[in-house]
Amino acid sequence: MAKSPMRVVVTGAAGQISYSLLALIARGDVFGRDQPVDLVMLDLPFAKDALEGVVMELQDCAFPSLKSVTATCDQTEAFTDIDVAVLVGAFPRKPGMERNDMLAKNAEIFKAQGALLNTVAKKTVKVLVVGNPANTNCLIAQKYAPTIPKENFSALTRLDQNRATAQIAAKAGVTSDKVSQITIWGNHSATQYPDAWHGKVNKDGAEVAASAAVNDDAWLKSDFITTVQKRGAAVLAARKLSSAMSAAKAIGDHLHDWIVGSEGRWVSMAITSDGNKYGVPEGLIYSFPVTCEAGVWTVVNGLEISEFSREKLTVTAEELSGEAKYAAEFLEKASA
Ligand SMILES: NC(=O)C1=CN([C@@H]2O[C@H](COP(=O)(O)OP(=O)(O)OC[C@H]3O[C@@H](n4cnc5c(N)ncnc54)[C@H](O)[C@@H]3O)[C@@H](O)[C@H]2O)C=CC1
Ligand SMILES: O=C(O)CCC(=O)C(=O)O
Repeated sequence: MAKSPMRVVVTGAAGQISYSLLALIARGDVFGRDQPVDLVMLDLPFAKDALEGVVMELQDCAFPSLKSVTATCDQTEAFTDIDVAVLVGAFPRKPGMERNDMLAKNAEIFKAQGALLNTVAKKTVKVLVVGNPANTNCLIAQKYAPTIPKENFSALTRLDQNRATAQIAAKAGVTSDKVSQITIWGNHSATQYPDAWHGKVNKDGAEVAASAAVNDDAWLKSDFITTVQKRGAAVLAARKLSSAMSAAKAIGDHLHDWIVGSEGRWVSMAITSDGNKYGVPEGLIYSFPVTCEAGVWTVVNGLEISEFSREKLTVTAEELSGEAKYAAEFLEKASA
C-alpha cells in the first residue's frame, strides 16, 4: 500500500545549507524513495524571490517522491500539521561575535518557533535544530512547546560525528564505512568531546578497536579531538562561508537514522539529558550515543568512561549549563 505523504518543513530554506539539503529530501535519500513528501520551505520576506527560484529548480528536478512544494514567509502556514521540522534558519556568526551574542540574536527565533509548533504542528512532530547555537536553540524551542514530547526535539551533532569518523578512517587507512561507534558528547561547539575509545574499525575483514587500528593514543587524546572541535572554523576560514554541503549530508543522515531507523548502528544526537546514566545534569540538550528505531532514540548506556573522558564530558556540560542560564535570563529580560 502506498505511504501517506510526510509533511516536512525546512526553515532558512533560501540559505546555503538548504540549497544542498532540499534536493536530498526531495530525491528520497532521507525518508526513502517510496515515501511521498510535501515539502514546505520557510524563509524571511527579503528572501522571497530566492525561495521562488528554489521552487522552480525543485520542480525541474522532476523527483518522483516530491508530492508538493510550498514556499512561504508565513511561519503559521509553514508549521501547520507538520510531521518533521528542520530548523536551519538563524543568524550565522559574524566575525567578532561572541557565542552569547549569537545566542541573544537567535533565542527569540527559537522561542517563537517552539511556541508556534506547540499550537499548529502535529503532536508527533519531530524537530531537528541546526541553527547555532544548536543545542541551546533546541532547548528554547522545546521549552516553549510543552505539549510536544521532549524526546521529539534534537539538535545536530551528526556533522561532528561524520567529521570524527572521517579522521579515524584516514588515520587507519580505511574508508569511512569501515568505522563505527564514534561518539560526540555534549555541545556542538569547541567544547564537544569526540570520543573514539569505544570505536571499531573493520580492517581487512576483521573488526578491531579504533584505538588499535589507529595505534596512536597520543593523537587520539589531542590532535584528533581539536581537529574535530575546530573543523567548522577551519572550513569557514578557507571558504569564507560555513560548512554547507557536509552540514546538509549530516542533516540527512540524522533524519534518516532517527525516523527510518539506525539498524543497530550508534549515532550521535543532541537530545534531552533527562534520565541519562552518565551523570550529565538534567535539563540540557546534550549529545549522546544513541540507537534509533522508527522515530524513537535510546541512549547507549553502560559505556566505561575513563577519568580523561569524564573530565571532557563535564567541561561541555558546564558550557551548556551556562548557555541555558544565559538564554533563560535573556528571554526573561526580553519579556519583562
Ligand atoms: N549544527 C551544525 O552542525 C551546523 C549549524 N550551522 C548553522 O546553520 C545555520 C544556517 O546556516 P547557513 O545555511 O549556512 O546560513 P545562511 O545564512 O546561508 O542561511 C540562513 C537562512 O535562514 C534565514 N532565516 C533567518 N532567520 C530566519 C527565521 N526566523 N525564519 C526563517 N528563516 C530565517 C535567512 O534569511 C537565510 O536565508 C547557521 O546558524 C549556522 O551557524 C551550520 C553548519 C553546521
Ligand atoms: O561555527 C559556526 O558558527 C558555523 C558552522 C558550524 O557550526 C560548523 O561547521 O560546525
